[in-house]
Amino acid sequence: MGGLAVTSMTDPDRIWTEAAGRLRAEIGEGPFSSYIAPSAVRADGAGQLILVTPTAYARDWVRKNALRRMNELWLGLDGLSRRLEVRCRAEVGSPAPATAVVQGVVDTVVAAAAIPAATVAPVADGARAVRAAGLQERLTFDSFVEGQGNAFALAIAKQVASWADGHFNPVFFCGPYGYGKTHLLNAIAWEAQRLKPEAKVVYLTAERFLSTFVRAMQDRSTAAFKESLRSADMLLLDDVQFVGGKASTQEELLSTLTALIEDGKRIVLSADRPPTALSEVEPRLRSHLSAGLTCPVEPADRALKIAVAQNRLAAFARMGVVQGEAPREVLEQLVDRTPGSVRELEGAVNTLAAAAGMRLASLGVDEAAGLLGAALRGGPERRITVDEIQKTVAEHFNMKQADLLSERRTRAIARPRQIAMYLCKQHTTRSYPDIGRRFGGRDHTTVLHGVRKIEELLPADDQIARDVEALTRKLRG
Ligand SMILES: Nc1ncnc2c1ncn2[C@@H]1O[C@H](COP(=O)(O)OP(=O)(O)OP(=O)(O)O)[C@@H](O)[C@H]1O
Repeated sequence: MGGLAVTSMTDPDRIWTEAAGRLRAEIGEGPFSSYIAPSAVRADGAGQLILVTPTAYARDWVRKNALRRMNELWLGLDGLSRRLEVRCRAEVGSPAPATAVVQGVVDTVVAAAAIPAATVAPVADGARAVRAAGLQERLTFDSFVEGQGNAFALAIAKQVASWADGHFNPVFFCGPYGYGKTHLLNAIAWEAQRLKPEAKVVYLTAERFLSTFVRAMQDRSTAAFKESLRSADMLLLDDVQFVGGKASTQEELLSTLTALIEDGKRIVLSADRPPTALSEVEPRLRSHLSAGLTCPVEPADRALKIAVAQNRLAAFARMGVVQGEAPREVLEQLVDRTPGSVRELEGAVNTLAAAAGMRLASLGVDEAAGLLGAALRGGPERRITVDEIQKTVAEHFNMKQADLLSERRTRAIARPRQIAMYLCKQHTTRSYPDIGRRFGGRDHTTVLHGVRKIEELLPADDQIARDVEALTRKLRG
């Protein structure tokens, strides 16, 4: 650690950076970069600190191998002696916030539909965390970096947040995982609420919409649930792709959206693809979703990634975690050797901050590479491709690459194919449709199914877990 003198801290972000840095030295780079670096600490509505892992598999790994030690480290640093629990993103709502009603302390949505304590709020101290009830404080327009791929989306987001009249409704942000859709929706909610404190701004993920609706049906409190949503002046629904499935919930969402639009209320949505490509969504709902403006959030280019890394390090400097600015070549190396989304990049920046600490400004490229170790992939030429994944998987399972692309559906071929699809989603930025095309022209729903199947099997099936670990090691070189 870069000489951080920490005796008693209370800011979870800082404690996390420090504790994770120490854990990294103990468990080694491989497990650290796979399971700890992509995780984040949040506080739920009751103030309980939760380590949110990207997948159920990572959660189980952390529980089994690192949680006890992490809590020991945490307790040694935390002035408030809190403990960490661990959950995966799917349990708390993806990627961090589950439901937020910006206005008021506990709004009717929370009260009526009994959204559980798992509702995730940003890390903040007690009262503020409850007030924010799910939005992340860090995700504002101020912290959003503008670049070529997101300038249009950002301009539209600001327009929506300003409550300007005469604009498209609904506004639908779409783009691949990890490039800022949730950030934009959070920023809109914060700004819209700031400009109109009396308005009711409701943010929730589609997953949370589903589970809350189902719970409300069981508790016979659907009327209160509907009312709480329909009284919103602005409704922001994140990750709409997860709304597919149950007809009754789609019907409910459709009628909520129709009622709000008819009343001139604002609707903002996000998904990993445009509404027209949401094939699991019922056609009538899909056409409502596409009726306004569809606004792409494109993958970040190099310049944007460098700016995001700079921005995040500046935030760490303000928190006192690092001192000074990282040299340009260090930043460039970090970005060039961290393929993947901005989310992955942030993981690498966190590692750098934790490892470099007060020495950030004087780091050389080689020293930075040494500190980051396995968190950096080998270099731009080491970027993992779909083709490479297919070849590695085929070799591992002693089959031909062509088998993975073929129509054959026997278990001996289908399972490795699903593993390969899962690895493509983990290690490349390809979208589901794109991966489908590269697997013999399959539909994106087949890829989605394959990826979910492996995510589901990983915690339960040791053999698959071993295969995935071995393949990940091979791919990372
Ligand atoms: N342009 C940007 N400026 C600053 N931070 C960004 C930017 N784009 C993405 N990020 C950061 O990257 C991380 C991932 O972004 P976000 O969660 O918004 O992605 P997403 O597109 O909603 O992904 P998902 O589809 O998984 O929900 C967040 O921590 C976010 O703050």
